[in-house]
Amino acid sequence: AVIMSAAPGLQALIEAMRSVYGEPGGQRAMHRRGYCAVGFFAPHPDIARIVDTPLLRDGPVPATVRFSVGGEADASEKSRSLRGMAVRLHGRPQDCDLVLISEPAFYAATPVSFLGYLQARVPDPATGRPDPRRLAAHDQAFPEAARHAARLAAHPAPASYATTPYFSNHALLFTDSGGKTRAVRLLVEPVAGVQYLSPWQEQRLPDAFLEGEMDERLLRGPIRFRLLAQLQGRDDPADDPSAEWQGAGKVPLGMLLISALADDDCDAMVFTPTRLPPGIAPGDDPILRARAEIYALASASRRR
Ligand code: HEM
Repeated sequence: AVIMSAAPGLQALIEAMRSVYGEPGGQRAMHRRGYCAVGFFAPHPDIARIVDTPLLRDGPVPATVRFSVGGEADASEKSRSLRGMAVRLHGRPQDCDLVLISEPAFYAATPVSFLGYLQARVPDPATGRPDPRRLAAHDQAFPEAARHAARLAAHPAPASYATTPYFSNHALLFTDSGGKTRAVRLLVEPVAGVQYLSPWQEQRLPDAFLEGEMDERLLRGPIRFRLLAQLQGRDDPADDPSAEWQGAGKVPLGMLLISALADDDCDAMVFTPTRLPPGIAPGDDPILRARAEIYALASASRRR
């Protein structure tokens, strides 16, 4: 039903993704390179004071976490591109997904901006590479894309999936135990600290090292992340994931622990950023709202 009702705009997005990142086959249209790990989320004892939902309140919840590399499927893991963290909290009766990236803001404010971003990256048949003039024209028309490129260029790639922060970019509406609703953004902070590749590592590491690095790291014990809610500051928009927030403080939500790599490849799992429990609602954000339908449409061919 979702596929039948998809607006032509969504089809154009899916086609643009294929033109830029190739036919997905049985894999993801974006963030293709990745793998799953397992662990659990342990809520902060006071979590209901910021968000009151049984799923997060009632003790540890098992979690599946997919780590991924954004951008081209064959890009080096040393490249200064996005890393993804997709979390499924296996609650009863329902699940909840958090779909996050390693930068505090997104490269598009609206689906139209996202489509333009992709279309500017379709390889020119003459050169096999994107046309630099089209890239520049897109950055001119949609300055959030240029701001994103500058953020990525400002630091080397994460040295590990365990040493980068992750961000929801979107605002979510949290309702607390007193019935008050606030806009927050999710932050995931690595307990190991933030660490990007050293110049030596940028030169010497193989192009694919992240999974092996995590495997080795897990031999020393679980990997831990702090989950926090960033409160909305006065000038922070709740409907624009391309804007960085100043914020008005952070509230701890709990701890996400990764204990092992998953046995299977989780290719059949579809993480959806609007799969949220009662007490958490998507804000009025055109990208977040579009993502639900886009992910359903884009994953239709790989679901088993
Ligand atoms: C209009 C905007 C966007 C479009 C069209 C889009 C599209 C997609 C698609 C088609 C997939 C593959 C889905 C699947 O097969 O399961 C994907 C994966 C992903 N996206 Fe987006 N995306 C958008 C915005 C965002 C934003 C704002 C974030 C984070 C802040 C994000 C983070 C991710 C991550 C982490 C994955 C990998 C999920 C996984 O491991 O299964 N995306 N995206």
